[in-house]
Amino acid sequence: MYASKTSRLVIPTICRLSRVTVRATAHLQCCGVSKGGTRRLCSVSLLNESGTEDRFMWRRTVARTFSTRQSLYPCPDIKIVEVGPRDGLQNETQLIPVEQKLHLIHRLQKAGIGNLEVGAFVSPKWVPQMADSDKIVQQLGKERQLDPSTKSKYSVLVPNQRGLESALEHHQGIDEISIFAAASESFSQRNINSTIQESMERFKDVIQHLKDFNDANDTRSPVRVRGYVSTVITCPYQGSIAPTQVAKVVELLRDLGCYEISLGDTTGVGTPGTVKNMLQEVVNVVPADQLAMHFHDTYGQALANILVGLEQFSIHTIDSSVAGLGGCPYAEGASGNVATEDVVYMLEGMGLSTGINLPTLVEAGEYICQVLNNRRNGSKVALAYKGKENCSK
Ligand SMILES: CC(C)(COP(=O)([O-])OP(=O)([O-])OC[C@H]1O[C@@H](n2cnc3c(N)ncnc32)[C@H](O)[C@@H]1OP(=O)([O-])[O-])[C@@H](O)C(=O)NCCC(=O)NCCSC(=O)C[C@@](C)(O)CC(=O)[O-]
Repeated sequence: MYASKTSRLVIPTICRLSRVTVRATAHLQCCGVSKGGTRRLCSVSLLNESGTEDRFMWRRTVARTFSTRQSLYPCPDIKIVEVGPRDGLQNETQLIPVEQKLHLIHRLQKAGIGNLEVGAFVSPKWVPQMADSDKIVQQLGKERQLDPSTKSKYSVLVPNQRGLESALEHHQGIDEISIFAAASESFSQRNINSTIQESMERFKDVIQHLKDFNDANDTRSPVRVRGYVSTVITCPYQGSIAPTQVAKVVELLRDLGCYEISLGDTTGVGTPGTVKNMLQEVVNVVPADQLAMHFHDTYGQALANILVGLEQFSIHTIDSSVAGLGGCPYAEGASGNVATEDVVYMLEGMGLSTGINLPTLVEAGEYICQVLNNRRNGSKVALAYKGKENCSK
């Protein structure tokens, strides 16, 4: 019943707006329920004017409230990775108590954020703010045991074997680990005290150890490995980075087995032009559906850069930070990540559903800004919301 209703409503609109012809054998299929039962995807194959096949996908919930603009973007299955609790807070001098970090995470979950980077198992001497990551994941693990229907996915940064061992002590609260490399030798040295090559050797051991852990714990879903490449545009110590060098490091992480590689414009200096040049090289080595965009917003270009990745390269995974918090201790002067509120506003405005409730997200951002001594909110959308609220009082 659902399929025929969707056919009736959706297919003619897709065809009209995208000027495609439905093939005689065009089919509508419900791809069914994925493991967590949350990602009900529908897809339809249509033949376009040049005779090739376009596949359109949408979430079941989106199809119900189908907006005509949705159909202009094939496969709009957007994933937002909220990095606020880690990247957002790692550079703060004021130590945030565990309870407040957990409160932030809960508020983000309430807003509908499904993927959260919640901590880092790095040296507390280097990044003291992340020293309580064990307590965070321990608590999240307990909460999940009490309520197994919790759908959120939690990830943490792991730089070496020691970090992995500590993280796995609380594996109930961890779905993936992120290893982090850089395209620049100087940044790699400053950030993780190793050359790029040495870091890959470390990561190889980390991944082997994780594989052994996963094999020994076949009753739980395997902990996955995500990879980061920092300084994909410019290095604070070395200057511009060649796109071919970025692609080389992306390839190394791919070969190690990362299921997704996040491209960090650490200093936030990228523009649509430099980002396009970089992505053109990177998509030659890793397909777009295994890439993520992790753009800082120092020069206010992050949304424009995301749009380039989304529209020109079909990269659908976006890292962002509530209230635009963040920065790297080894990239002085760089501002926070692109604000999650701004990303959600842009995507929803393009007819791409994120499943995130913007007003609740804005409240989460306001909360953490208050915790940080009434820090000015780095999200333009949050400021606009608050401005409107004040006017109507
Ligand atoms: C990588 C290391 C550990 C190497 O650090 P190292 O100094 O080479 O390591 P070491 O083996 O010589 O150990 C030094 C001390 O750290 C301890 N140690 C060693 N490892 C651990 C561990 N896992 N957990 C806890 N403690 C650890 C170790 O036990 C020792 O303690 P000591 O004997 O002096 O008392 C260090 O350089 C480090 O922790 N760096 C932190 C880097 C970091 O967190 N950077 C920020 C995140 S990356 C980022 O923000 C960019 C990103 C991802 O967002 C993307 C983008 O925007 O570009």
